[in-house]
This record gives sequence, structure tokens and C-alpha cells, in this order.
Amino acid sequence: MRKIVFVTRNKGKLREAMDILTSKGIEVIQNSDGYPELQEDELEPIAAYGASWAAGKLGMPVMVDDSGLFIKALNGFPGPYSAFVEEHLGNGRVLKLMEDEKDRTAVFRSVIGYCEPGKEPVVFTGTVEGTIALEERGTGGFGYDPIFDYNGKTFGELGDEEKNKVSHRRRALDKFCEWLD
Ligand SMILES: O=P(O)(O)OP(=O)(O)OP(=O)(O)OC[C@H]1O[C@@H](n2cnc3c(O)ncnc32)[C@H](O)[C@@H]1O
Ligand SMILES: [Mg+2]
Repeated sequence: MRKIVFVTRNKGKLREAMDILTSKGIEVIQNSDGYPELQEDELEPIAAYGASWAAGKLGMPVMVDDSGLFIKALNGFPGPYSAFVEEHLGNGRVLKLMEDEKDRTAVFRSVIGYCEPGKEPVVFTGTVEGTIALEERGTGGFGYDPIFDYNGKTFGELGDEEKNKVSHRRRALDKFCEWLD
């Protein structure tokens, strides 16, 4: 069985990546040392730099997942600042910002960065489009899941199995696995 070290401190991401990759015959091993996250408008360079840095530091092939929620009416906010906003403001404050907005379109993006020591990093992007719910719904998932509505249900209401069929992370990991083969 192929093994991949996933550098993340996010238990939700880890659980989803494990479910998805195990079903493809890949064992996921967590490393929670972290990596420097560049301040960039796009997730791709953040994931590429993180994977490259961690591969050099650990001396083995590694994967990272830099992700975020991009809300159209807020010009893509919180986007690359998603972790900061989730931690310091939370879903309630995001809903407050969206209070008077008619256009509730939002995109979840996941960028998987992969790097082998001494090589260039590669990145794979997955996106899923939805809308920002009017209130938090559901207790499943993590982070922004209770406010991200996908076809009438929030990711918080879907449960891991259903979310993993359609999520941004799923789509990015599918591309990554195709590349690995
Ligand atoms: O250790 P790392 O992997 O960096 O974990 P993190 O939580 O800091 O993750 P990011 O830097 O990629 O920031 C992404 C933010 O978006 C949230 N997020 C990412 N994917 C999500 C998903 O599938 N559902 C809900 N929230 C998500 C996540 O909880 C973070 O607050
Ligand atoms: Mg982070």
C-alpha cells in the first residue's frame, strides 16, 4: 500500500483525506509540525511552498491541503484568510457580513500540494460551488460546513460520506491520484 504523509493540524481535513485516499488504496499518515503559510491572494502558491518546505524539512514526500471559502459578494473574502477568519470571527460573523446580500454565491477551494525532496512541488485544485446559507445548519463536518449550502443542504447536514463525494477536497484529491498513477 502506498503511504503519504499529510502535513496538517486540521482534524477535519485529515479525516476526509483519509477516507478518500484509503478508498483508493493509499495510507495517510499525519504530520502536525505545520509549515510557513505565505501571505498570497491565491491558494496555489501557498500549497506549493508549504509542500516544498515540508518535504525539505522532513526528507520525505509530503502532501498539504490549503483551502478556503471564497464568497462572491465579499470579493472572494475570506479566501486565503479563511483559517484566520474562522478562528477569530467564526461563522456567525461571516453570516452577519452577508446579512443584506442577495447574491449568496460562494466557492470552496482546496489546493493539494505535493512534493518529493529535491523536486519541484505540484498542485491540484478542486472547487465546489454553493451558496452561503441564511443561518448555520447541521452539526457534521467542520469549519464553514454549517454555512455552505450545496443543492439545498449544508455540508454540515450532509455527513462525511456524502460530502466526500462532491467536495472541493474530493475533486482535488481525484486529480492528485490520477497524477500519481
Ligand atoms: O494545518 P492546516 O492544514 O493549515 O489547517 P487549517 O485549518 O489552518 O487550514 P487552512 O490553512 O487551509 O485554512 C482553511 C480554513 O478553511 C476551513 N476549511 C477548509 N476546508 C473546509 C471544509 O471542507 N469545510 C469547512 N471548512 C473548511 C478550515 O477549517 C480553515 O479554517
Ligand atoms: Mg493553516
